[in-house]
Amino acid sequence: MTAPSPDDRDAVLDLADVRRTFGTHVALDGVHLRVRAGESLGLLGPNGAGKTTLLSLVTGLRRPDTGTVRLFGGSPRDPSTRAALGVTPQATSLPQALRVREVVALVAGHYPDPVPTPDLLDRFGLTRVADAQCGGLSGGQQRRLLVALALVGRPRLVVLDEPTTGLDLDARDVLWRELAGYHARGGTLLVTSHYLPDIETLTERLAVLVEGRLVADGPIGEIRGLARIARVRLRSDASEALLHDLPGVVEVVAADGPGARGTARSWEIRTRDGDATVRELASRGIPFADLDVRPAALEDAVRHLTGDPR
Ligand SMILES: Nc1ncnc2c1ncn2[C@@H]1O[C@H](COP(=O)(O)OP(=O)(O)OP(=O)(O)O)[C@@H](O)[C@H]1O
Repeated sequence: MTAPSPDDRDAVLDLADVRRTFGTHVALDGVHLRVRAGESLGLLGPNGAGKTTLLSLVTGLRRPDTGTVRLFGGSPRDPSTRAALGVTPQATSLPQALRVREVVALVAGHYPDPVPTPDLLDRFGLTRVADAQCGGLSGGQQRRLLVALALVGRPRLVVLDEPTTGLDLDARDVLWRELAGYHARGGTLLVTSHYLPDIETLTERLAVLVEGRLVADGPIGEIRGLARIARVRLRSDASEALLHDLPGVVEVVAADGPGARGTARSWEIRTRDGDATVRELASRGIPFADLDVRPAALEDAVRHLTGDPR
C-alpha cells in the first residue's frame, strides 16, 4: 500500500470519478472534486446541474452508482464519520412545540464541545426569539436557526445548499458574517448558491457544474479569467451594428431607452477583448464619451461557462 500524499491527508472531502443516475437520467458523471481543510468552495450551476445530488452524496444520504466519496478519509454513510460534518436539518424536522433555546441545547447535547447556546443565539440574532416555539418563527428566523444548528458542534466541514434563498438582506448578512467567521477560524465550507456576489465574498474557490459534469474548478479569479469577458460601457451615437462589428464583441445592449437619431446613447458592450474593442473604436474615429471598462462580473463569467445566453 502506498503512503498517502500530503494532499490526501489534507483532504476533508474527496470525490473520485463519481457517477449517479436516477433511472435513465445521469445526474452526475465523471466528477472529481477534492476539498482540503480550511478551504471555502462555492458550487455553482444552473437548475438541475446536480448540485443537490452531489451534496446528498457528501452527506451520506445517497450513494454514487460508481466512483468513491470519502469524507474525512471515511465513508459518509458511516454516522461516526458524519459527526464532524455540519449540515442544516430540514425545516420540517424542527420540533414545532419546542422553544428555540431548547432545540439548540438538544442538538448541542450530541457534541463533545458545542458552542454555548447563548453565544450561538446571539451570533445568529436569535436571542430575542430564544423562548419562542419553533413553530412560531418567521421563515428567515427559521433558516437562521437551521444554519446555527449546523455550526453548534464546531464541525470540520459545513455543507450548505442555497442557504440564503428567500432571506432578506439583514438575515443574509448575519448568515454570511457567521459563515465567514467560521471559515476564518479554520473551518471548511462547501456552499451552493445562485447569488453569485455571496460566493464572491465567502468562497475563494469555485466549482461549476453543468449537466452533471464539472466544467470549471479553480480560484475565483481564474474562473473569471476563463470566461474572458469584459464589460465596456460608453456613450456614443454609433449604431448597434457598428459596435457589434468591433473586435471581440459578443453582445451590445442599449443601456437607456431608444435615442433620437444622431444623439449619443449609453451602451453596454460585452467583449472577449476589452482592449482591442476600445482600440478599434478609437482608431475608426468613432466619437464616444464616459468610457468605463471592467472585467466581467462573476455572473457573466459563469453564464458564459454554463452556456446561459442571458
Ligand atoms: N430523486 C430523484 N429522482 C429522479 N430524478 C432526480 C432526483 N433527484 C434529482 N433528480 C434529477 O437529477 C438532476 C440533478 O438534480 P439536482 O437536484 O441535483 O440539481 P441542482 O443542481 O441541485 O438543481 P437546483 O439548482 O434546481 O436545485 C435533475 O435533472 C433532477 O431532475
